[in-house]
Order: sequence, then structure tokens, then C-alpha cells
Amino acid sequence: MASSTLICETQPWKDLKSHVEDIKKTHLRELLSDTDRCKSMVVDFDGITLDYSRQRATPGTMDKLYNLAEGAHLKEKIDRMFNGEHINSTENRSVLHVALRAPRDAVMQSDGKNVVPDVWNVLDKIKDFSEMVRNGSWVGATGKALTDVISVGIGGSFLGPLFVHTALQADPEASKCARGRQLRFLANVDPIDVARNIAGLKPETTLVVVVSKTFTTAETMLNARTLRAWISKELGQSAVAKHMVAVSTNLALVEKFGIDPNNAFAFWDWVGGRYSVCSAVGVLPLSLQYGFTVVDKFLKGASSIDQHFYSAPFEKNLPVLLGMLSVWNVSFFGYPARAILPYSQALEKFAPHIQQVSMESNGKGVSIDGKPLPFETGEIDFGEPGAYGQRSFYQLIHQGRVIPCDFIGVMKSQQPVYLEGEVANNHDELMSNFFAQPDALAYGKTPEELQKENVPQHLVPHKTFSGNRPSLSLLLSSLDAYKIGQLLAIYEHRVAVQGFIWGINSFDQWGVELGKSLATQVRKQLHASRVKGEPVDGFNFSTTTMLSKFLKESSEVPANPPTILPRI
Ligand SMILES: O=P(O)(O)OC[C@H]1O[C@H](O)[C@H](O)[C@@H](O)[C@@H]1O
Repeated sequence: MASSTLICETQPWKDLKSHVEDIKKTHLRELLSDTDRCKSMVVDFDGITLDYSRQRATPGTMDKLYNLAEGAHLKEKIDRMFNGEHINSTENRSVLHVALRAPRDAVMQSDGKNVVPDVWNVLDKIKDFSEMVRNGSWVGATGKALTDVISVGIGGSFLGPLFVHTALQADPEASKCARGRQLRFLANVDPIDVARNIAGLKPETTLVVVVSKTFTTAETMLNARTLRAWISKELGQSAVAKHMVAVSTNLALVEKFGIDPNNAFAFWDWVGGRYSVCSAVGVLPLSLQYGFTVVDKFLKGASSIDQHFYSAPFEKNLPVLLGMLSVWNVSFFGYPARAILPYSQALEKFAPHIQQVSMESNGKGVSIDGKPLPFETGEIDFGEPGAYGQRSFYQLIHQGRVIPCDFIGVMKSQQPVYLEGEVANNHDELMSNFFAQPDALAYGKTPEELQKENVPQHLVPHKTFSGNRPSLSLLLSSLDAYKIGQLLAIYEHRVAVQGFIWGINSFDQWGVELGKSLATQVRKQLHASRVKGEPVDGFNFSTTTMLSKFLKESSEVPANPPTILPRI
């Protein structure tokens, strides 16, 4: 539905621009006193409750947002995604991560081919392989079972799997399945990350999974070569076949690296890196750690949201509502950021994953047709588990900048604790904050209220809270593999909705390229200076000065060193 009209030139956008001026005159206190309005702003789906009554919006705003969705051809764009059309136009690819969690009998086409059987071939292969490793029928070079896995990858080949792993770690069913096993992630090319990852592990009981869509990412490939050296130094070159497997779309490069193609797990160019956690990228390491049954539940949770996103009317559609409200906050109120505040330690890696999903997708400067945008897209996503955040950046959120917040709570803790004689059990204590903070942000505290509380006059300005700070709350019935899959898919689709409304391509990432090519130039210079003593040349004054200083101060680095691996 590519149309060269920018969304900001349409009538629904203009209507919202004037409507926001009215809303700005209304305090959230007032909005929250309207019970019918609040009732209309609670939506339930499959164990998830969304309450968006603390958004600076009325039912009238929502109608105007639905008009905007229509003006942006949102439904057609969602359909085009599910139909496998090449909506990633700059890379001429379909965007079909929904096919990764589709049921076995579903049909989803990309380039005239049903991709679901390919997806299930890989899933079956992962199931078989992970079972063999877990039950000890696949052993390492010395005949020992492989109990530990290091997943090597960065960006989309790291953040999603890390989020899911962290979320599953304390889940009773998953943790039982993971007993005696370890899963670690090596992402940074910093040698310190290598040192930390291999600390306490032995090559003979370790399986390395190299995860890279392209199999060319400099950091990942150097880390993969480093772990290959770690294995072959101790067990010999031939051990690599038993101790290293790969996940990639580039199977030719996997083979060239020295990994047996039988031990490579494929995915496809219609899966974007940041949307790849449901492909072998996440499914392989997670199945090795937790078993395929647990991971299958995670996929089913994501699939439940895919169906909902595809078929639910907009007023009941969680990703659509969340996406539209984000557009409202960013494009009409001009709020630059969004705080993701899970009240569950299990979700501590959720915000870092969503940072990539959201900011790499929607941080764009031109429309999908290449027209410069006269408005900002994307938002700065950040977050920490609530209890941490409250003791660090909530001050700014309460009395400084206005930052719309997503509060994410869970009804039942994965690991309940009850202490005799306590007023509240530990999870209730945590959840007290989940319920209290949104109201504190919305209502604030007036000078009159403070005076009634006999607050000394000179402190009244400091203790006054303006309130009127928007948030929304997502309450999950539990946090098992299924719910984790749902949460992931809600945010993936929310980000897509935002991009569809703004009229951008949320599925490419050209902005990442420039930094990478400049790093290549620096890498060549470092090599030439260390090996041939060549002076720094071809950079600006600032970079030349800093590079020369770096080379001089680290001159003890040998030019042609033998393999040295870190030890801690
Ligand atoms: O999976 P890889 O090909 O190694 O790519 C890893 C990452 O590389 C770049 O940084 C891209 O911008 C990311 O989207 C991608 O996830």
C-alpha cells in the first residue's frame, strides 16, 4: 500500500494535531475520574490484561487514532506482512517471522512457496539434536556428555535468546528441565567477555553454537575463531566437529568456517535478525538448555498473539492499541522516550531486547518511499526491573522529564516466598509498587494536599508532583514459556504497527552500516601499524591523535603473537 503521501499530510493526522491541544488542557486526574472511560480502556486477551486508562486519551482520541490507522492502511499492511509480500522493500524481502511459530499445518507463502514445512524441518532437526545432546547420546571428543553451551552471536543473534533464557531460568518447569546444564552468551568482542564466558568451563564438556544470520559479523566471527582455538588447543582440531555447531542463513560460509553442514541449522532471509528469536537463533540454544517441549510452549505463546494481531478488531487488539498509543505519545505529545518497567526480575533482559527491536526498526529518517520525514519516528526505549528503577531513574520520571511508562506485572511469581508474620509476602511487596507507581505518576501531589499534611512551607515546592504523566499497565496471569512468547510477540507487532503508521520501513537497518565500514578502515590501520610500523594515515586530526596515542601506549602488544587465551 505504498503511497507517496506522507501520513502527516493526511486529514486524520491533522485532526489529531488539533485534538492533542484539547487533551493537553485535561489532567489525568480528571480523565481517571470517568469510570466509563476507564472501563473502555481495559482489554483482556488470553491471560493478559492491558489497562491504558492512564494514557492522556479519551474514547474520542481512540476513534481518531483508528481513523489514522485507516488512513495509514494499517490492516492492509498487516495482511501484506502475513501474506509474505516484500514489505522490506529496500532489501526486497518478505517479513515473515510469524511463520517461525505457525502451526505445522499452516500455510504461509514467501515468493510463491509455503515456508512452514521448511520451518518445521529445522524445528524437528533441533528437537532431535537437542535431545541427543541432553540425553548424552551426542558426546564430545573425549566421550563426555556436553552439559554446557556457549552461544556466540551479537545483536539479533543474542538479545532475544538472552531475554528468553533469563525469563525461563526461574520458571519451575523450565528450571527442572535445565538441571545440571549451563547456557552462556558470548556477544562482545571484548576479550573480557571471552574470559568470563569460558571461566569455569571445560572444552570437553562444552558445545559452542555460532549464531549469525550473515556469518560475516566481525565480532561474532572473531569470537567463534577464539572459541575454536580454545577447543582445538585442548582437544585437537578434529574435536571441532563434535563441539561446534552453527545457526545461519549462510550455510556456505558455515561450511567454509569448518563446521559440518549436517550440524548447521538454517533460517531464511525473510527473518530479520532482531525478529529471529523464534528461529533456530533462539530455539537451538534454548532447546539445548530447557528441552524442546518448553521451547515449543514459548513458540505457541508467540503464535497466539500472531493470530490475535491478525484477526482481532483494532479496539481489542493488544499490539495495535499499544502501537497506536506509542504513536500518539511520540508524534503528538512529542515525548521522546518510553520506559519499560517489568515488575519481575525474570524480565530483566526484556528492555535490552526491545531496545533493538524498537530502535533498530523505527529509528528512521525517511519514508518507505525514500522521502525525508518532517516528523520524528521511533522512541528511546530503556528500562530496568521496577524495583531497581525506582531507586535510580524514577525521580526523573516523577518530577523531571515526562516519559510514558509501560508497567509489566505478573500475577503469580515464578518463585513465591512467604515469611511467617510479614504484612505482605515478597511478591505482593513487589506488586504493591506495580500498582502504586502508575497512580503516583498520574495523580501527582498538589500543594494543597501537602499543606493538609502539614508539610513545612519551604518544602512544598519540592514535594509537589505535577502528575499527569502517562503510563499503561500489562498484567500477565503468570510467567511461563507460553506467556514469555506472548509478551515477545506483543512488542514485536507493536513496533511494526508504529512503523506502518509512520509509513517507514521497520525491517531494514542501513544506519548500522556506516560505523561498521569505518571500523574496517581502523582495523586495517591497527594491523599496518603494529606489523609494519606504518604511521597513522588518512584519518582526521582527532582520530589520528587518539589512534597514535593508543598504538604508542599499547606498544607491548606483539605484532605476530602465538595464540593466547584468557584465564580467570
Ligand atoms: O546475525 P548477524 O548477521 O551476525 O548480525 C548481527 C547484527 O548485526 C548488525 O548489527 C545488525 O544491525 C543487527 O540487526 C544484527 O542483529
